Amino acid sequence: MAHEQDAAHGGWDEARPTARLLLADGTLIEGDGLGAVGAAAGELCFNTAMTGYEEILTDPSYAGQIITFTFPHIGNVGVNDDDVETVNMAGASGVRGAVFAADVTSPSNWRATRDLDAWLKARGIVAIAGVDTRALTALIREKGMPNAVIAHAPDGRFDDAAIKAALDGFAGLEGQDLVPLVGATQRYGWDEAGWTWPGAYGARPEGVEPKRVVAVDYGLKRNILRMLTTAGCEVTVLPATATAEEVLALDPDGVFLSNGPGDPAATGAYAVPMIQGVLEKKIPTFGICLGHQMLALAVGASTKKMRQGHHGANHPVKDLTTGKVEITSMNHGFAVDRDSLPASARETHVSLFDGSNCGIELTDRPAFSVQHHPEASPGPQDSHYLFHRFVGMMDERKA
Ligand SMILES: NC(=O)CC[C@H](N)C(=O)O
Repeated sequence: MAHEQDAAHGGWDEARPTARLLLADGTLIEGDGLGAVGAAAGELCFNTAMTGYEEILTDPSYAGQIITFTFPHIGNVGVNDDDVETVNMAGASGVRGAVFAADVTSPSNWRATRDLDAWLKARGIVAIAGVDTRALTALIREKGMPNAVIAHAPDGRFDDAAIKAALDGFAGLEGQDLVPLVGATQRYGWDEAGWTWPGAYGARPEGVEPKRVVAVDYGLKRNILRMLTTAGCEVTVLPATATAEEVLALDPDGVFLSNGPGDPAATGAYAVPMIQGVLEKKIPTFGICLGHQMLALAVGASTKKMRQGHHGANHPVKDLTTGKVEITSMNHGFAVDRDSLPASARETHVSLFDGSNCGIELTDRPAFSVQHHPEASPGPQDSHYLFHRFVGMMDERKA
């Protein structure tokens, strides 16, 4: 985003940057502001996906975070209503801010309905462009994900006290339950009508007796609902605080535990008793990301904070059962500690980047979960088979 002085300076105007990124260690990065005006604090991570910035920016699991995009050209295809991954928060987003290398140019794509700058503004997301994102990513890899403040002042006059207060007021993600910010507040039924686009998922296969699935919403992504529906499920979504009694009252064939933001250990307080109640009844259970971490906590395992986390769409994961490697979509900053897994939980998937746990299945109950995102969006479709595994588990129980 060029500002007026650019022409006079023949390019990048260093005289008055309109955005700042201030890291907790005092590192100050300046650039061109776009999106919402003001200051926002969060944990700074990097995402290496080469496509799907709109899905990433609307993934509720990013609540409390600022995303550095390593792909340099963000915004080229604009934004549209179909690629929004947020189900519950019309007009808002969980993500606090975004960091781009190149300035955002006018969109060029037949699906675009809006340009990224106006869209970021409308969603309250502060962004900075013109940043050396390679150097920033190297810094995060070396030192871990820092707390940071991102600020945008169109006139280049920043309120230093407000920036400092925002940074001081952000305690980091550890110990934070952010599910109430993004999860459903009431029960709703998922209806695929209207959520399809040419060639996409969304319609339940014909002639298939639908499986009744209760999806517990910790910050559910829309494509998970599409994938469940396409696999033959009829989905009822319940808020994260639903009790086992409330879930079981719907007589589900299966229970799905969604992705979501924040520290899993802080969310376990209410999630764990519900999951334990469902497992006791041997209801087929499938969890993704935060849902995976919740299933692990429910059987007595623990989670830990990662240094740089996994955020991208090209993460190799090995399925230990088949030996196959799947390229996956990832977005997590906490991981299940494999050494804490009880004898009743078998590790099924591992990350080939750092060997961290990426999946478990219970040996005494029909339940499994993965750390990566089989629904992708954005990302490769290698892990779609997991939705069919869930349906197969429900079929088996019925038979
Ligand atoms: N995508 C997710 O569900 C993320 C889970 C959790 N908030 C983490 O960062 O590890």
